[in-house]
Amino acid sequence: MSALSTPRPGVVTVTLNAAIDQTLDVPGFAAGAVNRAVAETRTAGGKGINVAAFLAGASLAGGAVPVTATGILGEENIAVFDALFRRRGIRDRCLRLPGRSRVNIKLVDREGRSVTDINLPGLHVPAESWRGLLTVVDDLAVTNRTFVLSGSVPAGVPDTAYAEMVTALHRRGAFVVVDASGPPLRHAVAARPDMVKPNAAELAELLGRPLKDRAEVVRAARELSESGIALVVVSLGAEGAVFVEGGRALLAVPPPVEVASTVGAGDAMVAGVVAARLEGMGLEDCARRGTAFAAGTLSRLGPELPPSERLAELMRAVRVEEL
Ligand SMILES: Nc1ncnc2c1ncn2[C@@H]1O[C@H](COP(=O)(O)OP(=O)(O)O)[C@@H](O)[C@H]1O
Ligand SMILES: O=P(O)(O)OC[C@H]1O[C@](O)(COP(=O)(O)O)[C@@H](O)[C@@H]1O
Repeated sequence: MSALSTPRPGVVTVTLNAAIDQTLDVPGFAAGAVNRAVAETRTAGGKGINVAAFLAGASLAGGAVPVTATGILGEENIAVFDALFRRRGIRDRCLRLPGRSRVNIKLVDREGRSVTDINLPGLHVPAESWRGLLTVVDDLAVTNRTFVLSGSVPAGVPDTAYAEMVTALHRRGAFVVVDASGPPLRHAVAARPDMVKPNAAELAELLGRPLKDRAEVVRAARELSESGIALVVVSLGAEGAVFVEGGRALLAVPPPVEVASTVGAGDAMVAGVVAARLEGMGLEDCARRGTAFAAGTLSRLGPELPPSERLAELMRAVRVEEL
């Protein structure tokens, strides 16, 4: 086969706990009071599903990259995922279980500029399904080089799930990204993935100490990077994100944008950085691309990006500072 006809190695995202995001528009939302929603939207979600959707929707130099989604879906409310996969041309290698994928509630208060997430536990995964998924992931590693392991780990799946996958995927020579929290992140970090993207709270939990200010976040990110994780991205909500690689640390601050919902901004950031890496970009452009993807999805509900000209404009408008 000539180099030109060799298929571009693809990206696989793994979502153990997929979700349908139910966004409720609740002006002036107050906990402990009677609230009224003025609008409701349901979109396919779950961290890896979102990353797959953002990547499959992005235009990359050198042509589209094949994107495969695997993980676990409930077969009773599958339509929204099937529709997303079809619309974006995402290859579907998800396992189906009896029952329904969880519906996560996102309360958006545009007046108070707040988003309240209520994430449900999700399906119980039988041991044989979990083992079956490991086989699918291993099989996908024969033809794909980049793996994104994202989101919470449902009941029935061990907290070591991502750590096991990192080890198996490294044996196959894959580049592995982990975006998780709590014990699954702690175990995964011990297996040294190639990239992690905690937010500040997840990083503080991982290191077992509070991170009081940005300087402490940067120090903690450097520590994590020095422990053997090539690229550490710590997202800080509206303040931007810190990118650390090989002793270099950058802060990337998004330009002001209209915010419809912040749900999925972290997943968009992961997708943007992966897209940049697939194009061989260096740290600064990874930071710009990741931040542009994150800023680009804020004005939309669900895993949607603006057109590529707008993304290019956002990329240029990101402020990058050497730390
Ligand atoms: N309110 C906001 N205004 C501008 N940018 C934001 C806002 N919230 C998130 N972002 C962008 O999205 C990125 C990821 O968001 P963050 O909330 O930190 O992730 P996560 O949802 O994973 O906790 C941030 O680093 C930032 O670039
Ligand atoms: O698996 P978890 O940690 O419960 O998170 C699932 C939720 O996170 C999301 O993927 C959004 O994540 P981010 O806002 O961190 O990008 C939602 O689509 C989903 O409801």
